[in-house]
Amino acid sequence: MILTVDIGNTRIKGAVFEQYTLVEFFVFEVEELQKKIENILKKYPKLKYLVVSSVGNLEKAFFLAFESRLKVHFVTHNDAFPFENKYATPKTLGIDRMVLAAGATLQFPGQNRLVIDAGTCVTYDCIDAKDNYLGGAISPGIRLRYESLHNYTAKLPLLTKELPNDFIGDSTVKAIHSGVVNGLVYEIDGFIDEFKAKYSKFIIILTGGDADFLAMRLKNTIFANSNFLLESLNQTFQYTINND
Ligand SMILES: Nc1ncnc2c1ncn2[C@@H]1O[C@H](COP(=O)(O)OP(=O)(O)O)[C@@H](O)[C@H]1O
Ligand SMILES: CC(C)(COP(=O)(O)O)[C@@H](O)C(=O)NCCC(=O)O
Ligand SMILES: [K+]
Repeated sequence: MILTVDIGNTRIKGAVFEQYTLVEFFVFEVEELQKKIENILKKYPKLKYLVVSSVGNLEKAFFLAFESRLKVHFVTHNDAFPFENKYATPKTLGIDRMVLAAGATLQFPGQNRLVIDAGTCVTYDCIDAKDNYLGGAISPGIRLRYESLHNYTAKLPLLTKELPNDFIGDSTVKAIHSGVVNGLVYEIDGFIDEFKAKYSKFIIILTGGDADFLAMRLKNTIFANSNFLLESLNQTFQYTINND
């Protein structure tokens, strides 16, 4: 059994896997992370590995405390990945994006893949059918867009996300919801259209905290799976130990 932990810039997520099956999913607050992991280790005595991917503020040292109980693996750029990395600055590529790309490569062989992760940031990652990681794009996520409008203006209120019922917002509140949500939907559909025009056999995966919220609004058909990063972390780790 494997416990995977994904430290993003907004939330820390985790999941227990038995082989390729997700057994239980968790969301952690930083302050309770230590205690909660201890409880998970007690609940699942069969856990043999703790696998961590982090683009957030928690470093490897935090997890070393668990090494007396199980093997701890902190994913780094030096791990074995199943794709050829063509990013011009491979060492600055986010570990989460590498794990997503690895998951897409392993799960959808022989296809052109576009992975969209709607989290703190929205990241776009392209892996071609020959398993070359090409790069993609980074833009602000939904919450970041709402917060920026509020933080960098005098008059705009801070709103929580809401699906707009029209692209024409006839009030400040509706105009903000339309700008943030429709704006992001148009952006994502635009990237997908470009990708589809360039490649024939392809798969598009949408994940992240806003995946389900956005999926119903997209005009393109995509594969929405909010657990794709944790599943990819599990899969990539299986790949790493088999290729060591
Ligand atoms: N409980 C929650 N707390 C914060 N953000 C949430 C929550 N549920 C959904 N979200 C949405 O998820 C996004 C963050 O996604 P997430 O995948 O957790 O980010 P990250 O992986 O960067 O930490 C935010 O834009 C927000 O709209
Ligand atoms: C782009 C990101 C901030 C996304 O983080 P997230 O939204 O998943 O919290 C992260 O992947 C990162 O720090 N990347 C480094 C820059 C790069 O990927 O080129
Ligand atoms: K992201």
